[in-house]
Amino acid sequence: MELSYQEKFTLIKLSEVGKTKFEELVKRAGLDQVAVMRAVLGLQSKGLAKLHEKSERVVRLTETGRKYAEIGLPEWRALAVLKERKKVTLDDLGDVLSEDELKPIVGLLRKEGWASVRKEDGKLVLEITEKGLNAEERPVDVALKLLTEKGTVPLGEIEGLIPVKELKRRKIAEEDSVTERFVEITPEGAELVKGGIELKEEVSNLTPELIKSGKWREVEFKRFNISAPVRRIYPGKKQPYRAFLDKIRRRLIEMGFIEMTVKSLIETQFWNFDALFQPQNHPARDWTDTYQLKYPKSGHLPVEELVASVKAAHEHGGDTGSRGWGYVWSPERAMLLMPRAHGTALSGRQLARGVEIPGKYFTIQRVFRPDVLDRTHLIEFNQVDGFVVGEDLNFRNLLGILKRFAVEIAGAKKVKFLPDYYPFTEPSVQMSAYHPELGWVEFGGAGIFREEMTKALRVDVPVIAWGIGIDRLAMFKLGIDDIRYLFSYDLRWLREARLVW
Ligand SMILES: N[C@@H](Cc1ccccc1)C(=O)O
Repeated sequence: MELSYQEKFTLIKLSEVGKTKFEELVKRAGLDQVAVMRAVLGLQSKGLAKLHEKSERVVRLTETGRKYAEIGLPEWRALAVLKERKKVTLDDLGDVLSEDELKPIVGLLRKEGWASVRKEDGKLVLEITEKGLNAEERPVDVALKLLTEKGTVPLGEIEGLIPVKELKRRKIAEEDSVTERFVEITPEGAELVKGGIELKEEVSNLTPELIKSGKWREVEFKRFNISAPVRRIYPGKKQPYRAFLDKIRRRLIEMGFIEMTVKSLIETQFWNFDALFQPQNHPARDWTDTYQLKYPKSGHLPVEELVASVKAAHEHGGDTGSRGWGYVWSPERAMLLMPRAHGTALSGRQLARGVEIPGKYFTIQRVFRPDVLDRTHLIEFNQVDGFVVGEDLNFRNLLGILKRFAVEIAGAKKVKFLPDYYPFTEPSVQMSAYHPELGWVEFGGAGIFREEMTKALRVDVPVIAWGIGIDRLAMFKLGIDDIRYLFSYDLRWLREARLVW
């Protein structure tokens, strides 16, 4: 039979007395109460000891009782005055008795036969009797003394002196019940101790000293009870949405994508729109509403050569064979600053800077667009944008990659593509994924960048590109149906949100 060190120790201590109050055993063992209780329960489950509980009716001294014990019962205080003056009025007793005590005092003294009562000039007068002069200790005095000494006394013991209801009526004491615990060794337990128990200190930490000295060979290691219930602990961890984004970044890097980064959240219209062949006169630059910066209003344009080729593409198609948009392109307009409205701005920057061919690029960007907040819309959200560039890429490759993203990264079960329009892609698609509660949720756009865009940025091979509203996919993965929850302070959610992957 496996016994812990404390169980063995407690059993040995218990065997010295056989049966004892639990508190006594605690004292004997010199351990703390919780440890002894755990040991006793352990011993009990192994049939080596028994824990009994006995409830007992007791009488307990009240606050009033304690006061009487100190200053004397009212009848004794009154008698002291009577002894001194022989004859007193009720007013005379006011010095030694409270108002509450004064009311019943006449009855009390009379009942004891300690005083006689008369009316003189319409006033009550008390006169001490023979019995009063020789007054002796009564049962109530004995009971009070006993209670004062012990605090609580078994009901039976008090009843042997005086009916408890008497004490209760005088508010000296009250009834209560207490539970006493006894521990008793069983014959099996006694047997085991007789046979000899080897008491080895248990070690719960393996230290370098134990290893070096070789002492680990001698000591006993404490066993862990891995099924014991424990308190829940909440270790620090990444905010769930942050963790999700970090995982996506890792996935993409593992897939061979190069990350495009930029420090600022602010962009010139040139990179947000113009470099992507989005015409300046386009109403509201239609596919999305955007914010504008009030101060500073304008930023800088890139090198002249690049500006010139973008301008040419807009005005007459440059050398692409396209006729362009056919208007006069304004550099001032292109310099205006705005909070970045889509991650695609970074794709444009990267193409202009130069890319590996074949190559794969991505970025995770915070973007800003006016919208009405609801469970699927935020005005500030995150996009994963990316593109793949290579000689023989086609539209099918694009759809394949997108589907893989939605299914693998976001855990969407079903994905569908619909034709769409973006000024910078041709053809263009829109992607939706199926959410069990929200139904079909649009999560991004994609397409093949138009030559008017890529050629102006001096890339002469096909570029397939996409922009994904990653927050919406995060909803799928984290199992939430309100996008605002991604940024919630709700501690319960933060603690218990699903771990992704
Ligand atoms: N930038 C587009 C998505 C997109 C990216 C790349 C190509 C096509 C579309 C948007 O934010 O909605």
